[in-house]
Amino acid sequence: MNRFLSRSQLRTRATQNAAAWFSPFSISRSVHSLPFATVDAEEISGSQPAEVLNFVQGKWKGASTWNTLVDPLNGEPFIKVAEVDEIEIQPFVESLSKCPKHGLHNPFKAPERYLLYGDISAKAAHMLSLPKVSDFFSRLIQRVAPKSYQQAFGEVYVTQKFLENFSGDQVRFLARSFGVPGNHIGQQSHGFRWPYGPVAIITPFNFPLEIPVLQLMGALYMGNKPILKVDSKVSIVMEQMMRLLHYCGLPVDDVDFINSDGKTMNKLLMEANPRMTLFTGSSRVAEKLVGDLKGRIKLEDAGFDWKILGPDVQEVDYVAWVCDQDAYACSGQKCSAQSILFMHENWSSSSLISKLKDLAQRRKLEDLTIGPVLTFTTEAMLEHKNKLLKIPGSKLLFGGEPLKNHSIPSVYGALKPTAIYVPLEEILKEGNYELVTREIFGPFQIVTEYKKDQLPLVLDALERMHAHLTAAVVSNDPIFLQNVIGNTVNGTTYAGLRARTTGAPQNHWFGPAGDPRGAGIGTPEAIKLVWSCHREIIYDFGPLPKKWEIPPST
Ligand SMILES: N[C@@H](CCC=O)C(=O)O
Repeated sequence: MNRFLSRSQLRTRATQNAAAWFSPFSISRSVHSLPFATVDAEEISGSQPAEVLNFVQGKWKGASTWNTLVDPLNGEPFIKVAEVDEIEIQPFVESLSKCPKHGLHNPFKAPERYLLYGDISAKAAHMLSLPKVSDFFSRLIQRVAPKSYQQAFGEVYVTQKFLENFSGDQVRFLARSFGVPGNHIGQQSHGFRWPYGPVAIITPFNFPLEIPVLQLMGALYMGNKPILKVDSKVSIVMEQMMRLLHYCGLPVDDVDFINSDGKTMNKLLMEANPRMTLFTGSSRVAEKLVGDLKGRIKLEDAGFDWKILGPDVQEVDYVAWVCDQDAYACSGQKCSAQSILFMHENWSSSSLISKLKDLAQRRKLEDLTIGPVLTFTTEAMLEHKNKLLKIPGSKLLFGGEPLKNHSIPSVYGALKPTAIYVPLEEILKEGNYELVTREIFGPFQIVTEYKKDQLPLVLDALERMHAHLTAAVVSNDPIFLQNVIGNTVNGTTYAGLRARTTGAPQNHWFGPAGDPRGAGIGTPEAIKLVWSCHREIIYDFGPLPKKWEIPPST
């Protein structure tokens, strides 16, 4: 996530770009008063709780139930989310059902909306480039999904760049068609990108802004009408972003926004019958939805993401730093986080692990370079550690203890950055494989070593994994890279000395491979694949050949 630029460099660049590109758009009012926002990120507290609403049929709405969220840093109730229950879903069902299968726009219907979305994107990108606005979203993200300022700002920056990418004519270019000459005069086939119409987007807690905005805008660009549900723990961020998008011209009937529990959302999906649902989240929920929605779904689910260090040892400081970022930034709560490190034996004799340990130990709660884990308790992570340490030859490399001196509520986890060594031969054993490759969505990684003739065993371990999201092959040896890349499938794979598993910006396709249901996020290809289908129109005007006669039956 733009870890390679400092926050001030990023800000300076963003501001320069904005100034150069968008000077005619009025900025002064928004800089000083954030005309779209209804909360102040810094002031949300037990005594001044924020409220999160739903948006349906063009209006903000409450609900009969308020779900109170506790501040992940001190346990104080600080946000109230209006959660729609099962008897309140009707307006959402109606709203979605109003959208026909051919969508709100398509190449033959309301094409001016492609330009409209180019304009909305340009304005929203500009807003996010304003330091006051980007700071507002970065701080708001930090309040609900505690991560360092730079990591939170990275989300805002990726979102801004994505919106810039789809400014001007770029939305209509997404719907570019092609033609192929036919068999006779007057015949030509044309391929078009067609929307699905009513669609649903369900997104998780870990990227409260980046994932929902990129998917939501992609859905809209291609002509769909989405209902968006973000994990209630963090939905305040997207609630405020919806307000920003309305301020930038998003038509109020184009998107509905709902807060609810999973059961209610499931009922809504069954009744409203969206033509496509994009789900980003756990494999368990993903598999259930695949059945319920009869396969009309695309998934960006879990990843037990791996990194292999090849035989060529170089730039140990740099590689250790990337390993620390990949495994522990955002407290390991990225779907791209490094879950296992396969080290060639040449690296074992280097200072890599001791450097990695030093870097991991620099992380501190004060600046949120380590922080609360929102889906695993401390006990659950310690229990997992203890099970792993029962495997013969395994050992704790560092961490493995609860964080100290904090007020993180016990419903959440608080663990020091942890690495556990497990011998490769043990990982591969039937009884251990599942345990070792269980994804812990926290600051937790497995480290192992392979000897120079053991690469096939590593490849076997990778082949047996069930999710294939990100991967890194750290080597500048082309034969080694070829071998590993040619024998694996991960959708977003970084290759070369600087390879990483996390930090995909908007210009890298991000998504799993090896699964026909796999979704992507960020790039034009991802948008087209996820949010549109192919429609072929075959023009066949004639004229008929002179003296045509009815042929015999066939
Ligand atoms: N850009 C983020 C992932 C966003 C998920 O869809 C990363 O690379 O970790």
